[in-house]
Amino acid sequence: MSVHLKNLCVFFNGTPVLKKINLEFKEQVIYAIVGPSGCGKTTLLRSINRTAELDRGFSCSGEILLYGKNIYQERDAAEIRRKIGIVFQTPVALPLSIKENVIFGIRYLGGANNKQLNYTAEHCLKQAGLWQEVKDKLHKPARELSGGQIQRLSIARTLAVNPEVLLLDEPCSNLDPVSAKLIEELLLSLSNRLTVILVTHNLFQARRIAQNTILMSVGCVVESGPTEVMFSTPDRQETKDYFSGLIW
Ligand SMILES: Nc1ncnc2c1ncn2[C@@H]1O[C@H](COP(=O)(O)OP(=O)(O)OP(=O)(O)O)[C@@H](O)[C@H]1O
Repeated sequence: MSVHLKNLCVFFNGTPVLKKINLEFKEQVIYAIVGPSGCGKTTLLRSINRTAELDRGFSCSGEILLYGKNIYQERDAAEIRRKIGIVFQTPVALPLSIKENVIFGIRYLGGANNKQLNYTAEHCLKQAGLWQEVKDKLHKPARELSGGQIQRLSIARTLAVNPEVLLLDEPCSNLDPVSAKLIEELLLSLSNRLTVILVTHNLFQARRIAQNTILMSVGCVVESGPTEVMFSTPDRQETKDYFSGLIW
């Protein structure tokens, strides 16, 4: 098991946002987290990679274990954020070239020479399925790319620092169906070696690519399990209602 949440509670200014979350995430599996707006999906992802703590008023209790080690007991939060990468809903192109966008994190960490930087840029752009489209314009500004290309570039940038877990917060919500399909195919291929945790409002997307699905509501996990079971024969009435579009 790569990530294990034990009784995780998160508060902002004392107000509970996540309540006693217990979840296990395994390697080489794609997990979809679904649930109504404001139920805490983004906060859950941001707690898992220690970016939520950057917000004023954040506090938490319980444990988040990465391969058995409590990440909140690690002094080096930046190292946790490297191991547990996150890709956000809005594609982000830094005001740099395409190549510099990919290697931004490695430059920040330091220690890599030019040959290693060039290799990583090419390797990660290939992994992100973007190499063929950009290989002749690596030094052009990344902002000239389309939204779908920038989202794959964001994924390449996250992969460049060699994460063990990949978190994605609605990565396709601003993309056209063709770009979204490319991202889904990319996640399927990355799940051969990573744990992938995907927040999505698109239930079709969850069903297409996630082996396991977690339904949240008001800061709690309603139910989790194999995606097909969650959609066809869930245990709880709330899950049935959510997936049939009856409530929320
Ligand atoms: N930095 C913060 N300070 C205070 N409250 C916050 C903060 N971040 C999130 N919240 C609150 O936590 C709750 C959960 O928000 P979160 O963004 O995690 O929900 P979500 O399920 O991802 O919603 P959506 O689907 O709309 O993106 C909301 O009530 C939100 O207002």
